[in-house]
Amino acid sequence: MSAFSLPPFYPVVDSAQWVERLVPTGVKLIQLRMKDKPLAIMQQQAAQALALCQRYAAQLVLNDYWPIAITLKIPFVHLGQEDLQTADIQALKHHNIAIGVSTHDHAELEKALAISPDYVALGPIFPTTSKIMAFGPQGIARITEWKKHVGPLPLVAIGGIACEQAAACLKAGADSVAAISDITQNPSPEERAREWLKATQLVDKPALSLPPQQGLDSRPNPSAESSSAVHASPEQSGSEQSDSGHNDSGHNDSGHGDFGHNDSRQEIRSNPNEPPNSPLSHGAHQKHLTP
Ligand SMILES: Cc1ncc(COP(=O)(O)OP(=O)(O)O)c(N)n1
Ligand SMILES: Cc1nc(C(=O)O)sc1CCOP(=O)(O)O
Ligand SMILES: [Mg+2]
Repeated sequence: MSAFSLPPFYPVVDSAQWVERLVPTGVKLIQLRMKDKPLAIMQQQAAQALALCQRYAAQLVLNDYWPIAITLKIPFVHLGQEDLQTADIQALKHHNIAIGVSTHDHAELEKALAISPDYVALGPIFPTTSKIMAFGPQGIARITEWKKHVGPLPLVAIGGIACEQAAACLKAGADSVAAISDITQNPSPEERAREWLKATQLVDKPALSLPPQQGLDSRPNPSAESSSAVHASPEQSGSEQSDSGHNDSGHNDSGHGDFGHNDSRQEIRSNPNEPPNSPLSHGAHQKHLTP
């Protein structure tokens, strides 16, 4: 298991054309999520998206199509729980391809952690119109609960999140916030992406105390590993959003520790053991850089 530092804004789009529109705004992490497309089109779009991301020093994450990631040397994939059943995890790791995994309940989190992923995603935080979900909204408090379980492993929040709610998700313990419709359905997607970048860049994350790990895994408490948070100006912190969803367990943020802040630069490795072509910087002793 590695602990990368993820950029705090993570748009998810369904074409290379969207990548072309968004990466020039400064987006540093972007997912290509195309559904039900012929393999040849998928491969062509993925290659185009990869070239764009390389040009703009952004990380491309390819959803679902892990064999294409191996073929095209895309260094990051996102896998759902169903994908986990068929994906060749060893092959991905052998090719040094980082893996993000979706989770929606504790059983899924356990399955995700079993493959030592590079991030886990929790969703849907709020009701979403972009995907038919078998799970109800998790709510903000669930982010804190997940972070307590995953420790230093990066946590992505996704599902129904608008720019104005991004800071609350980060403060609750998410390391990155993913979104589709708030960007792609906006009348000015590039402008909206810039708003997201500003809203997520310098969020002052409150300290959260992470009690000794129980149950799901036994990773060290990140409060012992991560360093200080950076400070946001008032206009950069979004409004707090209360928990609105159903959860299968109820504990909430109960204290004070520190997740630290994830910067959005690439290739800032602080762990010399991390391979040179690791997709993202290591988070355990990450640096805090001004933009
Ligand atoms: C960042 C992020 N989180 C969750 C998902 C959903 O993945 P999955 O459950 O496999 O569903 P599909 O996206 O494949 O429909 C995601 N893509 N990205
Ligand atoms: C693709 C996806 N996965 C989710 C999960 O919970 O796993 S929610 C989701 C849709 C996210 O889109 P929007 O930002 O428009 O709500
Ligand atoms: Mg999937």
